[in-house]
Amino acid sequence: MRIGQGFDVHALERDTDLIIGGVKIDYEFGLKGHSDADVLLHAISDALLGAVAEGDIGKHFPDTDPAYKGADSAKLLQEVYKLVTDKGLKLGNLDCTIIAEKPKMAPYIQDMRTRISGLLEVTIGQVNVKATTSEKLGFTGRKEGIASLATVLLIED
Ligand SMILES: Nc1ccn([C@@H]2O[C@H](COP(=O)(O)O)[C@@H](O)[C@H]2O)c(=O)n1
Ligand SMILES: C[C@@]1(CO)OP(=O)(O)OP(=O)(O)OC[C@H]1O
Repeated sequence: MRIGQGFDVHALERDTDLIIGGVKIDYEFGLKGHSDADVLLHAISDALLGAVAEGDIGKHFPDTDPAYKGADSAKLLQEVYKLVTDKGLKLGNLDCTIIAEKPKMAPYIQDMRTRISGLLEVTIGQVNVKATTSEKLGFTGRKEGIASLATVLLIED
């Protein structure tokens, strides 16, 4: 059994798609990044890599590599999960939190759980996604960016 945690932050900018948890969210701002900047899938990827002592996504997919310009973070997550399954492990369960003042994530949470569980080939009951504001405090509270946290438990396959 292995445990891992991940944390990621991306800045908000105008005229960019907002993609979180592999789901496109209707909002006037999106997240800035080298990839599609899916802050939740990045935190989950880092948690999985942490659980198998494989560093972080920056090590596997450097943001200096043009190959990852505009990359689909869903594909990066699947590559990361292959490292996990190649070691004879699989996801036991995943819990994560999105920290965003706006927009409201609640209408998208079920779609995110469906998408993430599909990418990791587990049941929706193994994937929990939560959202919170930071009560208008800090960079998330000022709507300068969005953060995500993830914790995974891996079990023997
Ligand atoms: N971006 C967000 C933030 C929060 N929620 C939901 O609202 C509830 C209350 O949030 P507080 O930060 O005021 O505690 C929270 O539990 C979430 O269900 C959301 O959907 N999107
Ligand atoms: C995902 C990668 C891919 O180049 O780029 P970004 O979208 O900038 O995301 P970040 O979480 O800052 O770092 C990881 C990068 O490797």
